[in-house]
Amino acid sequence: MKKVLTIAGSDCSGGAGIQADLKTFSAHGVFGMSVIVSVVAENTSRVIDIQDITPDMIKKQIDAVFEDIEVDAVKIGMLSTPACMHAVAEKLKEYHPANVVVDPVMYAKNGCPLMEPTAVDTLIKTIIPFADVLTPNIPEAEKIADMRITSVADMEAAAKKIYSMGCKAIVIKGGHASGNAIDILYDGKDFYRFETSRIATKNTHGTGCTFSSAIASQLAKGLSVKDAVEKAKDYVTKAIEHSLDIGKGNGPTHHFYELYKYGLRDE
Ligand SMILES: Nc1ncnc2c1ncn2[C@@H]1O[C@H](COP(=O)(O)OP(=O)(O)O)[C@@H](O)[C@H]1O
Ligand SMILES: Cc1ncc(COP(=O)(O)OP(=O)(O)O)c(N)n1
Repeated sequence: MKKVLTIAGSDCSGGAGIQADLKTFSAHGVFGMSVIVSVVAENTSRVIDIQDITPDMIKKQIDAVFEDIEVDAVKIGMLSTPACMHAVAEKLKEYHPANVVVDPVMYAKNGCPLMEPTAVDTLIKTIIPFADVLTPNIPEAEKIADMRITSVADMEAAAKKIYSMGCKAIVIKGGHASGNAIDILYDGKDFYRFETSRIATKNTHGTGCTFSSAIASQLAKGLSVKDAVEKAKDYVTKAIEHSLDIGKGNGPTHHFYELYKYGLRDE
């Protein structure tokens, strides 16, 4: 069985962060492991507080996984401070894992910040160069590329700019635009476009975590970046189509909708 590690924050309400990542890994039939970087008291409506794990403890968790288990892919999510980023970067340098997918989480869907605004420079210098695939949404790409994005042409220009910062491929996600949900992949050579109709739902908590973890799972299984992104786009689209009306705000994506068919789950 392929083994995939998430290094990210914990969402106690279960829709995003580590919890969404592990659900996505299970749905893909890979063995999920987790290094918790921050504990976030959040739900479908708001972020109440964030407690970062110490850099020393982040590094010890990463050591515990890598000294014992062969890791086929790593997904990196919320890294709230430069100290967290330096801790993770030090260990990526030491273990140089294959198939690193970085979701540069900056805000929750409800607008609450999950990364210190001044940490963007550190993210660019210490984490982005390790990314085999970087998956910013539009507001995150705007911050990293330091430009406004209002069209697909802008997404492509931003992708080129961010690619030059050292990642091997970049997907800019179109969840925050209007019209069809268009994601752009750039691998330094070619652009690819992945497009679906926009699903009319408020229940999109955890879409970015789901998408990046699906890419990591597919890379672990040996797919090319283009094929992994294509399959991840299909997966997240179905997970949004079947999203759950849980909580008072943006409900979560659904990872086990297939199981209804076999009577393994009730709803
Ligand atoms: N309403 C929607 N309908 C269809 N696809 C969506 C919708 N919202 C987001 N997506 C897709 O979900 C994935 C995650 O995108 P996005 O929501 O922008 O990420 P994030 O959660 O990081 O803000 C992308 O593939 C995007 O196109
Ligand atoms: C702990 C934690 N990590 C990441 C997020 C953001 O998740 P994402 O899938 O990018 O988007 P939303 O869930 O905010 O829609 C989070 N909220 N919490």
